[in-house]
Amino acid sequence: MTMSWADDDVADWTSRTFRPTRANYVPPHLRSNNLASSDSSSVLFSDGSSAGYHLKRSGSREFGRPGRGRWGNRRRVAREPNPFDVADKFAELKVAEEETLGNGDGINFDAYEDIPVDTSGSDVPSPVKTFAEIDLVNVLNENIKRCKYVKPTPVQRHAIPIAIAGRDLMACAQTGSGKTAAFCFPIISGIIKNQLHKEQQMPLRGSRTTYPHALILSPTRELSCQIHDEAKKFSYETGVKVAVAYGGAPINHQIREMDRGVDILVATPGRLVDLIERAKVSLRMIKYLALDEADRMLDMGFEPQIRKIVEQMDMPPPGERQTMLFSATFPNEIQRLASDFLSNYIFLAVGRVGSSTDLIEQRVEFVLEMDKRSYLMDLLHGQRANGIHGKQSLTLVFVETKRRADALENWLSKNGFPATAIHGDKVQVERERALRSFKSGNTPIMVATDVAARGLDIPHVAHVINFDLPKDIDDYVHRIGRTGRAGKSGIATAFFNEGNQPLSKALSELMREANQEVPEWLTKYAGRSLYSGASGRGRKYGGARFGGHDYRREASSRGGNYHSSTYGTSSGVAPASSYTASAHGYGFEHGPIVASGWD
Ligand SMILES: Nc1ncnc2c1ncn2[C@@H]1O[C@H](COP(=O)(O)OP(=O)(O)OP(=O)(O)O)[C@@H](O)[C@H]1O
Repeated sequence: MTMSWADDDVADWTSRTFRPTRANYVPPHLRSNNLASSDSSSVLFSDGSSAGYHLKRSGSREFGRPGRGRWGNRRRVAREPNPFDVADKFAELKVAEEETLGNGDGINFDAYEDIPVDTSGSDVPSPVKTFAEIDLVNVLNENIKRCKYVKPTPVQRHAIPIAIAGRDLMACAQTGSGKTAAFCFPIISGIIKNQLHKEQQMPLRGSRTTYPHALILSPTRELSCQIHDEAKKFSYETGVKVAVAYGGAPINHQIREMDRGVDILVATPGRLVDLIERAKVSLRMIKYLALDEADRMLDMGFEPQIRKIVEQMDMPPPGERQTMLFSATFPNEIQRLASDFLSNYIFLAVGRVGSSTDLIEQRVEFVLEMDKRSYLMDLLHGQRANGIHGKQSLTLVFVETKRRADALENWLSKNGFPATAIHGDKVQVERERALRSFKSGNTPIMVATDVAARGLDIPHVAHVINFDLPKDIDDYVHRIGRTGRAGKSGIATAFFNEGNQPLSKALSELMREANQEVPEWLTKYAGRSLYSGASGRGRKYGGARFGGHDYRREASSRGGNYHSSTYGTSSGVAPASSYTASAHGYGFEHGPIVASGWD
């Protein structure tokens, strides 16, 4: 395809306007706070060579606050009886009292206040403003305080009351907005309230099969470990036993863990099936099922396995168990498919479905394939020249293939930038080593495939670089979501060239929706795009993606009885909303879904 206008225009425009000079590059997370006082600043390059970074609501943003409370760096040990006993982890924590929130200390909740919230379904429980309003058990409330979670995030305000009321839920909320706690708290609270952790294991123990009450599935090993760590923290001194099972690690160790009894099992699908087939785990007593990154779990790569686990392995059916699906993205065709697993569920969208948070400043640079390495070098030199390189400032670089990940890692290391790489061809020990080395700042650059795109909550990731853009816009949303988390700002830079043309429309729409400045040349590409948006999964954009809502609405326009509520702000009080059409029986076809480039 010839694109005469683009070849000249784009290259020229790019080199003139976007190429940063080396010395002056200042990622936003490390700019001094006084920059935040101007309302609309072009601050990426202090010489102004890259204009267009408007710090919206900049006064309310938080820049590079070190030492926020997380256990992300925690070294995993086989048995850690007291996760709160780790003095150096407490040292990392800063006490965030309620009155200081929004003032630069603690999580910056102001950043989330104007996010529209959309709920639909029958008898939607009202949202809350504080954790105290929710009927959580005391011991869990204590742990929430230990975690310095002073206020619930918007998704937690809405999702936790829904889940505590026993309702099935499909929840969509932006990356880094606290979805993990939104499904963990109701599960832990429910197990304790119903005394499930005290009763069930005893009579069944002799069988050497464990009968967890809750199953949390996630697509990657690292994410399962992370959820396990979180759930253990939240369950501290509750008596609720949490275990993790994932592939690539010795199964015998995991079997021994199962033998000790498990209330909440966090797992990747493959290893779980293995454990079930060995009769080490039975799903017969499952009361709670949560799918994190649910759209990924139900796309073509995983769906058969998930269906097998949920429908053919003794798990109680929808209605008897409570099912919660969470993700930052939820394409319509996956919503349809997911409804097979749900009963009379509530749909919750905090922000538009599949949108990215405007805490992330998105830049797109036109970079020819052959220039990518030198352009990356420019960026990294710029960061280093400004003293921005190391433990407090991690850079995550996404590439399309495992081979490219290894090659780029080697090249960066040889050129004086300590880097590591993570991808699906590495053995698990190497993957964990890479992640540890990155988190600790020993190698402040990590080159990754999409295996690291979802869910990972790594403190201090300040810059995500899409060295190769993904084919699917939702993958882009998840990738850039590794920065700009929990109210902190971050930056995402994408290298775009003709090969990414199919993504141009969806990308420019996404950026515009997140109040980002869209380069003129990208708008031109988008205008010429044959696609309404790129999707490796055969998805059509326009209607589905930016409709940003419960797919059942479309069905209702064909005759269902459907009501929904939209809140202008997340702090609004919920009127009851109702949905009375069946989630099942619409006869939807699942359509062609092509697996994306997952490891
Ligand atoms: N109420 C809260 N107060 C303070 N911090 C919170 C609160 N809830 C969650 N966090 C922190 O916010 C960070 C992001 O949370 P989490 O990893 O659950 O996001 P997520 O929505 O699941 O993101 P992703 O879509 O990328 O998976 C975590 O470090 C978590 O500890």
